[in-house]
Amino acid sequence: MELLTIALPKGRILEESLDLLREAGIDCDNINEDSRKLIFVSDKSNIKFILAKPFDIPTYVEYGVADLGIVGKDILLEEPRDVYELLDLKLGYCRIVVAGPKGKKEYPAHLRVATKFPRITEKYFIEKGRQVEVIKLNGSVELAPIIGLADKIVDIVSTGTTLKENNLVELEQIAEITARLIGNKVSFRLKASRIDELIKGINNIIERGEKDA
Ligand SMILES: Nc1ncnc2c1ncn2[C@@H]1O[C@H](COP(=O)(O)OP(=O)(O)OP(=O)(O)O)[C@@H](O)[C@H]1O
Ligand SMILES: O=P(O)(O)OC[C@H]1O[C@H](OP(=O)(O)OP(=O)(O)O)[C@H](O)[C@@H]1O
Repeated sequence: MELLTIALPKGRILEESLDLLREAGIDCDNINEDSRKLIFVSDKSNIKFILAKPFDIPTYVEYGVADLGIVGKDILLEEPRDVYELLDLKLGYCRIVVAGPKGKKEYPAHLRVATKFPRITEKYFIEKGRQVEVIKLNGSVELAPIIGLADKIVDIVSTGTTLKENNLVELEQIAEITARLIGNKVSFRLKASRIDELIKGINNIIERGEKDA
């Protein structure tokens, strides 16, 4: 059984990803989310797991230092990479939306939008034929309209709590997001049978979950 390297995203979707892998019979029991270690090896499955920042996962997979990776579709849309998108894992569900201050639903002629996702934002407004000035932020995007940096924001919404607590409302939905299994193009050929087997195992669990839902 040849060695597989899988890049997993630290943070929000790690636990759900590990649950899915475990259910599919992939041993990842020695991954300790609380430690500072970044590489874990399962001798049982002959898999090396790399824990990385979500935005870096496609980079590891494109360069082939990881054969496979798990990453949110938001990241694939924002920074397209030369990788195969192999499976919709149906986990980490959230949405990318345009939002703005409650009671100020109109859009000014010169529209300023703050976001962690400049590419998605520009593409969305260009496709709608609307002019936009995009301001890239790295987090706490909800601050921007409150303190007058931007008129609107484009951000991820999950429970809606962050918007609500900052007196913002959703105006338009841009995309629905779930996590994806991605693969390196060369590994996909060279390790075809191992990867294929792993995809089938995971897919069975996803389909079973959908049937039960
Ligand atoms: N409420 C949410 N906020 C952000 N991402 C979410 C949310 N719900 C699900 N996701 C998904 O989880 C993925 C990982 O999110 P996470 O917050 O861990 O990382 P990040 O925001 O990219 O990293 P960092 O917080 O280190 O900048 C996202 O790319 C997205 O697909
Ligand atoms: O709808 P909710 O459930 O409230 O989740 C949405 C919030 O979560 C994310 O922020 P994150 O916690 O990653 O912090 P950040 O603003 O620093 O990116 C996202 O950017 C929203 O701000």
